[in-house]
Parts: sequence; C-alpha cells; structure tokens
Amino acid sequence: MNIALFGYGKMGKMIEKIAIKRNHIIVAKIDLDATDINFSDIDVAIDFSMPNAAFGNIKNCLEHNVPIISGTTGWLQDYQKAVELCKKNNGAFIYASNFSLGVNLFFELNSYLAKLMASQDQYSVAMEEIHHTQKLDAPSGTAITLAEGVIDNTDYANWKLDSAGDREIPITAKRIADTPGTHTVSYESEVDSIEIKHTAHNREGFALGAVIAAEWIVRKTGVFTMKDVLNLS
Ligand SMILES: NC(=O)C1=CN([C@@H]2O[C@H](COP(=O)(O)OP(=O)(O)OC[C@H]3O[C@@H](n4cnc5c(N)ncnc54)[C@H](OP(=O)(O)O)[C@@H]3O)[C@@H](O)[C@H]2O)C=CC1
Ligand SMILES: O=C(O)C1=N[C@H](C(=O)O)C[C@H](O)C1
Repeated sequence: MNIALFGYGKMGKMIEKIAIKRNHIIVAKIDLDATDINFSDIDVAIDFSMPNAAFGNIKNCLEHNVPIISGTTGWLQDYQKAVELCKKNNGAFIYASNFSLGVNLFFELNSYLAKLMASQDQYSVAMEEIHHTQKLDAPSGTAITLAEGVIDNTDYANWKLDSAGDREIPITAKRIADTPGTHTVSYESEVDSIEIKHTAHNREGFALGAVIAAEWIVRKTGVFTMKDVLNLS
C-alpha cells in the first residue's frame, strides 16, 4: 500500500518504521501545509500532526478521494465538519483518540465499569492523564474519550479540567518528561477506592494500531472508529 504521512514527528517516524516492516511504501512525508502533493499516488493517508493542522489535512485528503486515518488530538471542535465532508465526498475517514489495542480494550472496560457504577451513588469518579512535556493539548484525547464513556453510561453530564462541579468528571493532566501516555480512572467512596489504569510503555502500540486501521479502511467508504476496525462489541 502507498501511504502518505501527514506529520513526520514522533508518531510519523514510528508509523513509518512499522509500515515498512509490513511491506508498505511511504510515498510522502508532509510536515507543513504542503500544496504540491501527488494524491493520485496515495492509497491511504495517516495524519499525526498538530491540533491546528489536522482538519486541513483531513479536508485535503477527502477532497482528493484519499482515505484518511487521523490520530491527532485537540481538533475535535471540527470533527462534525469532517464527518460531513466525508459523506459529501463519499470518502473514508477514521479518527481515534488512541489507536492502541490496549487502550481500546481499556475503553470497553471503562464503559463496563461505568455501567456498574451508574446505580452506586456512594462513588464519585475522577480521571488522571500523564504525558510527555511536548504535548500541546490537555486533557488528552484519550481522557476525553474515557470521560465520554462514563457520561454515556451514568448521569455524569460533562467533564472538566482540574476542579469540577456537580455531575462533572474532574480530569487532572500532568506533564512529565518522556511519558508516552498513562490514563487512570478512579472511583472513590468513603470506605474504598477502585482504579483502572492503562500505561503505554512506548509509542509502538499507537503506531501499529494506526497502520492496521489504514490497511482496514482501503476500498471502504464511510466514517468509522477503532471499534469497527478491531471488531469490538
Ligand atoms: N491517537 C493516537 O493513538 C495518538 C495520538 N497522538 C497525537 O498525534 C499528534 C502528533 O503527535 P506527535 O507525533 O507526538 O507530535 P510531534 O510534535 O512529534 O509531531 C507533529 C508533527 O506535525 C508536523 N506538522 C506541523 N504542522 C503540520 C501540517 N500543517 N501538516 C502536517 N504536519 C504538520 C510537525 O512539524 P514541525 O515540527 O515542523 O512543526 C511535527 O513534525 C498529537 O496531536 C498527539 O496528541 C500521539 C500519539 C498517539
Ligand atoms: O500526545 C500524545 O503523545 C498522545 N496523545 C493521545 C491523546 O491525546 O490521548 C494518545 C496517547 O495518549 C499519546
């Protein structure tokens, strides 16, 4: 498969390594708002760029009929526009806040635990995410997806960074050098605590998941999620 990388930073470089191992060819590495891209050469594009660049890259690919996988976080105010563009162009698009198999299993566990907690008013929920110091957005996309999993299954209505009011999930974002990504969901009562935690040891899981999603989406049309790719519930 011919793959174009939008964003050739920490993730772009890791994806390149894994894609080559899986016999794909990297036909373009795009780091800025490039205008001279040969879209006819590209089977699928993978975007791990920056919050202010992701939507433009997705739009460009969809308008040139190139399926696009995006893992960039911090641009979700434009997600619905991307969905509309995909439909209008009969294209193919996946956004995931986290492409690793482990985190996608963790999302399922989080939803299951939230369902159990829906009728247990003595527990209150909180989340913590820890990432490396170069991360531009907070809270992480993964923490937002986890919060949405709780909101969908309980009477929590919203999430908030740091302090939170009634029926709001507080999310703490910490930045520590060289931390690929750690997410904890905690439930506290007067008498005990229950915690579930995912710790990424490196970026390989994210990158492998993105390449698997790229392999999966070719020749499909529609807006998909990692649940579709991994065939989860
Ligand atoms: N969904 C997931 O599983 C994961 C998501 N992420 C997310 O992916 C994104 C990238 O992460 P990471 O690789 O660590 O970040 P980096 O900062 O290492 O890389 C981002 C790259 O994007 C480039 N860039 C800037 N503007 C554009 C543009 N207009 N078009 C294309 N590329 C551009 C930057 O170039 P330059 O340096 O020249 O500005 C840089 O090389 C982040 O949003 C992060 O949160 C990260 C890991 C996993
Ligand atoms: O910026 C990162 O590094 C990561 N970003 C994603 C997020 O915001 O959740 C996924 C992963 O945690 C690493």
